[in-house]
Amino acid sequence: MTDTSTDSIDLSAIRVALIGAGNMGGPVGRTMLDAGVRPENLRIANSIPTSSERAAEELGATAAASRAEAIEGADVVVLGVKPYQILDLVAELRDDLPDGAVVLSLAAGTTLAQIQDALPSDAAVARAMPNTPISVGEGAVGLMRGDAVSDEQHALLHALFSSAGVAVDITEEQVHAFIGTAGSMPAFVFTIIEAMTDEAVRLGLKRDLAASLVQQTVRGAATMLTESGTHPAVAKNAVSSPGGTTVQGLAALEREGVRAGVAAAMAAAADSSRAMSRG
Ligand SMILES: NC(=O)C1=CN([C@@H]2O[C@H](COP(=O)(O)OP(=O)(O)OC[C@H]3O[C@@H](n4cnc5c(N)ncnc54)[C@H](O)[C@@H]3O)[C@@H](O)[C@H]2O)C=CC1
Ligand SMILES: O=C(O)[C@@H]1CCC=N1
Repeated sequence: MTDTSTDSIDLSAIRVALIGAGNMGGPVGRTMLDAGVRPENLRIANSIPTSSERAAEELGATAAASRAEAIEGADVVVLGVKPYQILDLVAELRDDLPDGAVVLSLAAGTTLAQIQDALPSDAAVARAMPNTPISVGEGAVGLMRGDAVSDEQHALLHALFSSAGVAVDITEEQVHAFIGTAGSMPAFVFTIIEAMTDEAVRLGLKRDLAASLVQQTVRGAATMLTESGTHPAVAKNAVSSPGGTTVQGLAALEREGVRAGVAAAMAAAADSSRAMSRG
């Protein structure tokens, strides 16, 4: 996985079409606006005009009257629809794609080759695997580059995700692990945070205090590891006094199989991505 410098790229004249601005396409649009795309240059087409208008209003972007209008003159065409819809959408857009546009799919489980096969052979196709925390600039994006993507287009894609958090190049083989580790991971973390908050309430704390303590502690623990580079096991030992409260809690955690449960969730997401890619 590699990082790319995007310091010198001016996004103010770049035109982006966002086809499908839902739970993931919406945050992708927002991160591109944050990176410097002008609101009038980010055109949104959802399945129906009222949905396009609502999404455009929420993001502070521009609603297009149709998918064809959205992609007219676009430098980048982002496809934010569900995996089962994407190849039909590509077939629909094929004849109207502007020369020199990059098609950027967000879909899990649809390969570059499948999208490329539905387009002219010289079409530039890329994939991005984002996660929802890009909506607060703390997400992760894995970028996969098709053969026809030029160095300039590749740098442009990195620039568009420069406000997302972390954006790295990955291979299509790595995307399965990336989904387990980043794409699907927010849902696992949200579930664990929900469980911790519910238990804090059962232990007697008011829900708003419970929620803020859990979120502060999860955020603080992650920031500590990031800033210090400390191994998690070393950080864990520093919380654990001999015969104290933490070791009792850790023993219960291991007895309940939390480590195995987390690993199983990540493996299931990765396996599902691999199975989807096989068709
Ligand atoms: N939700 C997530 O955390 C992540 C999702 N993805 C990928 O992002 C893609 C979208 O997923 P979500 O945003 O969760 O789904 P969603 O259902 O929230 O959004 C899909 C959007 O596409 C629109 N749409 C459907 N058909 C359309 C068409 N023919 N033309 C224009 N717009 C159309 C819908 O109106 C909706 O706004 C999927 O392919 C998924 O694999 C990737 C990484 C993370
Ligand atoms: O559940 C899904 O299919 C998408 C892909 C990665 C995260 N959510």
